[in-house]
Amino acid sequence: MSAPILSVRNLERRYGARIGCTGVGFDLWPGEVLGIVGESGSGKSTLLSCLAGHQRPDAGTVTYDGRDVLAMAETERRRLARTEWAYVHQHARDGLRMGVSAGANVGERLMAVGQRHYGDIRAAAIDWLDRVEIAQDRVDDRPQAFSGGMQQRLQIARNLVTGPRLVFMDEPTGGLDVSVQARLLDLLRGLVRDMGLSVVIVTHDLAVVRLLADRLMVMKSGRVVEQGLTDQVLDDPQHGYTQLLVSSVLQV
Ligand SMILES: Nc1ncnc2c1ncn2[C@@H]1O[C@H](COP(=O)(O)OP(=O)(O)OP(=O)(O)O)[C@@H](O)[C@H]1O
Repeated sequence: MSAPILSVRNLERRYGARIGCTGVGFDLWPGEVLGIVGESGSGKSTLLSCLAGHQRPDAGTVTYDGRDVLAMAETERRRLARTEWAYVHQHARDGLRMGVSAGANVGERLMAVGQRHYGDIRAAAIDWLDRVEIAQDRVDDRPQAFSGGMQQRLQIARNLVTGPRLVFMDEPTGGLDVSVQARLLDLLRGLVRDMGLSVVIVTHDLAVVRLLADRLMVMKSGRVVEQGLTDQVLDDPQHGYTQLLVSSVLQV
């Protein structure tokens, strides 16, 4: 029996008197995708940034692979972020270096984990561009020259090239055209499956979690109101708020 890769208990983050999130708890198992949904302001981004160590929670515990993340030295957390974790931002420019080429964006992550052979790094970068459906002859172009969908695919390549175990995704398809979203989702689904990734994905889009997430957590006003298997929660929502979320999508 394997152990959870990520365990969260009673997590709370406040902004003064305002609740960012509170009382959040879940286990993420290896190879599992957990979707976090809720309306704007429900605490999804706050929770994700606390999990990834971008913000410090006021209470609770986060355990990664048996290790207490909140008790770690900053250098150790940064090492994990570089080697075993990945973070896909909603806006690709937050996760890319816009001033360097596509190849360098992917390759420098390999250098950060100790790879030194230029030829191998360039070959791996080209291979990853191919995997995210970016033509190889764009390897020396900067991300500015890419469309929004291409930038997002490049950000995904940059994040996955090192073979992380745990991936945080914040609205990875947000702000893209519907057809671009569909293609990106398809790509993500394939990569998650092929690489056996453990993923925490935040979105307000139920179609995204329907396609990607094994389990779902529904948040409202900083609290988890319902969690369970994705199909179960979406097909037979128990909480009034989840029923409202699901029915509002069906009406569109
Ligand atoms: N830096 C901040 N300072 C003060 N309050 C904040 C800050 N960030 C978030 N909040 C508050 O915390 C609550 C949760 O916000 P959060 O951004 O986590 O929600 P969200 O579900 O991610 O929303 P969205 O989908 O719009 O990003 C909200 O009431 C929000 O106003």
